[in-house]
Amino acid sequence: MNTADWKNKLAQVQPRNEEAAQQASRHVNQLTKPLGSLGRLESLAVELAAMTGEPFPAVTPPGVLVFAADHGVAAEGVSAYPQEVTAQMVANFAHGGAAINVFSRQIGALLHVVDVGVAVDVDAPGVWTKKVRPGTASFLRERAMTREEAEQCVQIGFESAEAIIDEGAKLLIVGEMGIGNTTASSALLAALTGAEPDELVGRGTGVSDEKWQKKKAVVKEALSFHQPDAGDPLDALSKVGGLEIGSMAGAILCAASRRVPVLLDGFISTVAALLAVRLCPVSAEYLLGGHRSQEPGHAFALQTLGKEPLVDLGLRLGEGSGAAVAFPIVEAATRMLREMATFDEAGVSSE
Ligand SMILES: O=C(O)c1ccc[n+]([C@@H]2O[C@H](COP(=O)([O-])O)[C@@H](O)[C@H]2O)c1
Ligand SMILES: Cc1cc2nc[nH]c2cc1C
Repeated sequence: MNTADWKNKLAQVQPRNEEAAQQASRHVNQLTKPLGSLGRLESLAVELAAMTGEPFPAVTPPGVLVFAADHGVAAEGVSAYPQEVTAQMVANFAHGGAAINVFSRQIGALLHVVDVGVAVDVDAPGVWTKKVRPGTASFLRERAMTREEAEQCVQIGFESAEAIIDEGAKLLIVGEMGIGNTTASSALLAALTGAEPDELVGRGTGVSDEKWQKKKAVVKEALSFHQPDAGDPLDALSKVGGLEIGSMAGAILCAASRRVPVLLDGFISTVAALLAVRLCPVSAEYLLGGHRSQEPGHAFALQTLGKEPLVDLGLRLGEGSGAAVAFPIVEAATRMLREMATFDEAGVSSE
């Protein structure tokens, strides 16, 4: 594997297509409804046209990639659940029993699970095993991973997205599974933005008050120990990030290079999107807010990206579940464009 291939492909990421957007916008205004009456669905339809370059974009079938990895920082007591849950959930994904399996079936999504760093080998059918290392090191006292490993994660994410897009995915959802990853995501978000950890660190899977205080202290201590370079995203990823976070960023970069819209999930996927945008700013043009998670740093990450989520259902699961639940709204926008009659076609008076 050439771990720098993804870098060479970043030049392929093009800005949105304004001509397709204008065509879609003109068409929306001819449909049988009062002007502007389908609100956000109208702007979504125009955004999708601009992203795909198609005045009548399609988003079905969507593709879901769930990247799984373990986190050394889990040993500091920062999660409500033990590390072995990561591997156990990978087996659950493989057998179709997790929330993301259910919602993927509901929306007709292609779904693949990618092990980029689960601590143990999981004997689960269909899982793509692309382990960079068996979990990160605890970043409290050492780098989570080497810079080379950080590049490998991005490359694996890029290649996984290429595979699912080649299979037919017209929109990408990136999800994750990794006990401890809200600690890593908080640290990475603080490193990339300079935000105060106390404003970002939440309860993740539902930690007690005591563990929550510990989690904030771990993030602050790690940042002062590593001094990650905010202008060097791979430095920040390798020092305080996670293997699945780097892979999600790589998958997002690939989707952007292929003009495939990305529907963001929760806190971790949105931090990965910010990492992607720091590596390639124009990739931001391919991102859509999915849902707003309960994790406090998520609202801040979305704001930093300038993205408004479609729904807020109080979810905090991850796996891509919130994006999958929001997907039918995105599909509705495309069906409005493609299937509604115009005033002329239906013989309805427009004034
Ligand atoms: O997506 C979110 O916003 C989200 C918020 C809280 C927790 N999670 C999930 O819970 C795990 C991380 O929580 P924790 O407490 O172990 O850091 C990881 O597997 C995530 O998928 C996900
Ligand atoms: C059971 C469980 C399922 C998850 N899915 C994503 N993160 C998770 C964390 C836990 C603990």
